[in-house]
Amino acid sequence: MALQCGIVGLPNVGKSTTFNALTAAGAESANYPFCTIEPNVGVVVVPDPRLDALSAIVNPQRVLPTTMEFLDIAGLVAGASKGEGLGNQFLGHIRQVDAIVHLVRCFEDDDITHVANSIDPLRDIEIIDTELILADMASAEKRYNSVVKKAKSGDKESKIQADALEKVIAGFNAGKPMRNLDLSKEEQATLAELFFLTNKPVLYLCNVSESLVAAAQTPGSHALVDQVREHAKGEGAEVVAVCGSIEAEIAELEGDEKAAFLEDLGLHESGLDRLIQAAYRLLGLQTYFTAGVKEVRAWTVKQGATAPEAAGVIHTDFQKGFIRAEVTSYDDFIACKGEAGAKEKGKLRLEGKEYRVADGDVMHFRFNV
Ligand SMILES: Nc1ncnc2c1ncn2[C@@H]1O[C@H](COP(=O)(O)OP(=O)(O)OP(=O)(O)O)[C@@H](O)[C@H]1O
Ligand SMILES: [Mg+2]
Repeated sequence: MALQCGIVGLPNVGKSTTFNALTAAGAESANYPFCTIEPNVGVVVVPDPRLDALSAIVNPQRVLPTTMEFLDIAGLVAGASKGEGLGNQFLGHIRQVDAIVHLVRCFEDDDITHVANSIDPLRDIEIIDTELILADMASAEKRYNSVVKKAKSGDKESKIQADALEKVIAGFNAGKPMRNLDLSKEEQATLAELFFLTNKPVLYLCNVSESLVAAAQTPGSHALVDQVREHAKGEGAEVVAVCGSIEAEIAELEGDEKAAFLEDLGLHESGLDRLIQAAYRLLGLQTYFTAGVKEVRAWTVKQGATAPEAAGVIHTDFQKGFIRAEVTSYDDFIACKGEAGAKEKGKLRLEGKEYRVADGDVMHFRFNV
């Protein structure tokens, strides 16, 4: 199953607006069969300028970008961890995603209600984090109570888990999400089966007003976004600033029109493109390419995937019968103007089962079934 990024935040901060812009951008890309799996799950095209450069060399019949999935999650309110609002349902949706885009309202607009009646991104972030921590705390304590007895009776595995749980419970009590705790590999491993919400990787998405979207891109020009940047720095998280409502309009445009519109706004690229790329990295994903005359195509693999695993993304037979991969790094492929040139200059490598795919590799698989 494809990995998913969930858009999480307080009610009415612009989650659906951003989600709709993301999926509209996908629908726009006419050569990709757009689909919505469920009303709130969107398949989004991962923009990649390298596809254009490869196509200019190979001149294929068609070009296919790779995709990722976003989930539009209803607003989380204070008390959700106690079942407030649609609490449990929201938390269930968050549990299902692999990474979180935490959307924070940074735009002023008196016509649009804020659940807490004022614009204060750091307070908002804390409300969400607190609910997620409380939900994790409940599952941690429940497990701790059952596992601690076994630990006392001498069960080694239980002892390891109980100790790790004590550590995270202390962290939760101090208001720290699990992702910010200093845990060993062993502690991470024993806690994995609990699927803690606060262990998911997070990036912050600041939803700013149209008039300040250009300024928001540079640190020091948007006080609220700067606050979020400072907070994110403390946990090594990325921050992206967009104007959700204007992104929907940008997504409708293409080519020169899009470029002109972006320039009017003082932007170089669409915020959604930056968001998608950041979310893709957040999920631990990378891209490799196949480049034939029929099709130039981007494929998604986990960072650290081996060549046979990459082959398996195309077809399970490619993985089962994997013999070797012919690999040219993206830069070499471009510099040598294609596969033939790369071969001549000795830049086309033969790689075996152990090879770890690098982002941008142009690959060709040899297999036997
Ligand atoms: N950057 C922005 N500037 C001004 N208005 C915006 C911006 N982004 C979104 N809005 C407006 O904010 C309102 C709420 O947006 P939206 O429905 O996307 O919120 P939501 O987070 O999905 O809410 P819910 O939690 O109810 O699902 C809409 O009227 C939308 O047009
Ligand atoms: Mg919504």
